Amino acid sequence: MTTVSTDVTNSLLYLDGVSVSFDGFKAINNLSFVLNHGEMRAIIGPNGAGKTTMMDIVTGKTRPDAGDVIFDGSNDLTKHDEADIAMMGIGRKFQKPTVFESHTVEDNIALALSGPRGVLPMLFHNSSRTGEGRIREVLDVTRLAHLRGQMASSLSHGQKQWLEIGMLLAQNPMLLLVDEPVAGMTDAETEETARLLRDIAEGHSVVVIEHDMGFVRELDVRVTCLHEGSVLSDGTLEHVSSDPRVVEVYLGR
Ligand SMILES: Nc1ncnc2c1ncn2[C@@H]1O[C@H](COP(=O)(O)OP(=O)(O)OP(=O)(O)O)[C@@H](O)[C@H]1O
Repeated sequence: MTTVSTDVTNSLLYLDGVSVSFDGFKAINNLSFVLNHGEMRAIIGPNGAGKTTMMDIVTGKTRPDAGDVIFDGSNDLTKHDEADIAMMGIGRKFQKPTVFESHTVEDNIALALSGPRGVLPMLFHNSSRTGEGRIREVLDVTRLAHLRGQMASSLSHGQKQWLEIGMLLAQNPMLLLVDEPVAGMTDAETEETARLLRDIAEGHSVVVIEHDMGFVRELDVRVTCLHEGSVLSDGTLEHVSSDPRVVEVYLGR
C-alpha cells in the first residue's frame, strides 16, 4: 500500500484497477498505468487493445466502471467532466487534424491562446511574456515560423498535425495526449515529428499512441504495450519488442 500511495503522490497520471465495459465487453480490464512528471511515454498495441478508450477515460469522455484515475497527485478525474479536465491541464490531440482551414497559421495559434487555458487572458498580470512572444515560441517549436502568414488550408497533412499540436501547446497543458500523430505523414515529416515531440517533452509530459514502430524508436522513450484492455508489456522498446507475448499479439502479425 505504501508503494501505491507514493506512486499517486509522485506521479502526474495514475491509473489503478481501471475497468470499463461496453455492452458486456471489457474494453479496459483492470488497467494500471503510472506516468511520472516530465515523462514522455509511447503506447502501442493491436487494434482494439483499448488505447483510445484509455485516453477517453483520462479526458473524461468515458467514465470507468471501476478504478482510480488521479491527475497530479490529488485530482480524481472520474469526478470531473471533459471541460474541467481540459482546464486542469490535460490537452488531447485526436488522430485527424482539426485546424481552422480558412485562417492563417498564426491566427490558429492566436485563437488557441485566447482559449480557457491560453495566456492572453493573463496578459495584464504578466507583462514579461506577451501573446506575440508565446505565438513565436509555439511556431518555432512546431516548425511553422516560416509559414505563419499562410492559410492553414495550404499546409501539408504533416504541417496541419504540427499546427494542431501547436494549438494544444498554446493552452500550456501539463500533459499532452497525442493519438497516432504520424499516420499519413511522409517519412521526413515522421522523423521531424519525433524530434518535435522530444523538444516538447522537455517542458511537458506526453503520452503518444502510435503504431509506427520506426517512429516509436525515434521517440526513444519507455513503451507500454496494451492488449485486451490491460498492460501486456512495459519497458524499453528493446524489452517490449522482444517480449514473445508482444510478438505474438502485435508485432508478429
Ligand atoms: N463507445 C464504445 N461502444 C462500444 N464499444 C466500444 C466503444 N469504444 C470502444 N469500444 C470497443 O472497445 C475496444 C477498444 O477500442 P479502442 O478504440 O480503445 O482500441 P485501440 O487500442 O485504440 O484500437 P486502434 O489501434 O484500432 O485505434 C474495441 O473492441 C472497440 O470496438
